[in-house]
Amino acid sequence: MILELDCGNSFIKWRVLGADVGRVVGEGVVDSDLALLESLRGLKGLALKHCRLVSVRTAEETGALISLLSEAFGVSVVCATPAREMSGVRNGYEEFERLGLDRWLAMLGGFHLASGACLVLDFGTAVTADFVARDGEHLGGFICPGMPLMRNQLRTHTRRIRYGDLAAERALESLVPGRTTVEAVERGCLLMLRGFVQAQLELARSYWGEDFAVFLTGGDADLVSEIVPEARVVPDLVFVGLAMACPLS
Ligand SMILES: Nc1ncnc2c1ncn2[C@@H]1O[C@H](COP(=O)(O)OP(=O)(O)O)[C@@H](O)[C@H]1O
Ligand SMILES: CC(C)(COP(=O)(O)O)[C@@H](O)C(=O)NCCC(=O)O
Ligand SMILES: [K+]
Repeated sequence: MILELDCGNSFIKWRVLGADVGRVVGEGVVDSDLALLESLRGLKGLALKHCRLVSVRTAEETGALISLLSEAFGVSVVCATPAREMSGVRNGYEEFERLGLDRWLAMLGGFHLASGACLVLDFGTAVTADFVARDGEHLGGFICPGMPLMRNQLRTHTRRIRYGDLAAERALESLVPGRTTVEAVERGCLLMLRGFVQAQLELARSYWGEDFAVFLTGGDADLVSEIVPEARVVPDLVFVGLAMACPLS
């Protein structure tokens, strides 16, 4: 069995692939290393042989997780590392090693699935957009705060914006102007997110006309999917790229 991990700034996304290639035998989203161990220990018949991982966390945090995993399950862990070029995609950053590895893997996955130009949008703690041309050239991208960061900035830098998670979820059932604080904030932030998406689509059209694929991934992808009906929502896009960057055996 193969354990795959995507360590983002807020959550660790994990899944276990069965011995017969590709079948997912368990998956989840956890907010700490210990919660990950607990989830894995709860899997019946777990027999990990390999582990591959991508992390945008510090080397210390990632190292600590790797130690925990090797102690708990005796697996050796392979980490995705930066590359100038891979699977036909050329990293467009001036310093390629500075591009977030989650972005890089999502691009590898997207370009592979599209076999052509693609716009990859990832909605996590931060929101990222990356442009990959038909020839695999990464043109660069954009980073802005995601929903968790936008709402937390408002909560922490104002004195009267306070509300709970349940109210936040309910507030997004409609997008008419808010009549409560929670509605006004949640809807305002979502409209900012959607505005960002529209801007990316316009840019992609200016480069490629209609000849490109759009991929949506990350925990908040569903918040924008309805405004991009042509997009493919691929929650495991980073894992698609991870398998390409870290083939086993
Ligand atoms: N099952 C889920 N577990 C955790 N967060 C989720 C889930 N579904 C959606 N989300 C939302 O996804 C966002 C985090 O996305 P994610 O891609 O995990 O971020 P990151 O990679 O930065 O850790 C949060 O705003 C959270 O509310
Ligand atoms: C942009 C990110 C913070 C996104 O992380 P996430 O929201 O997925 O946790 C991450 O890809 C990162 O730390 N990148 C390094 C900076 C860069 O890509 O330029
Ligand atoms: K991520």
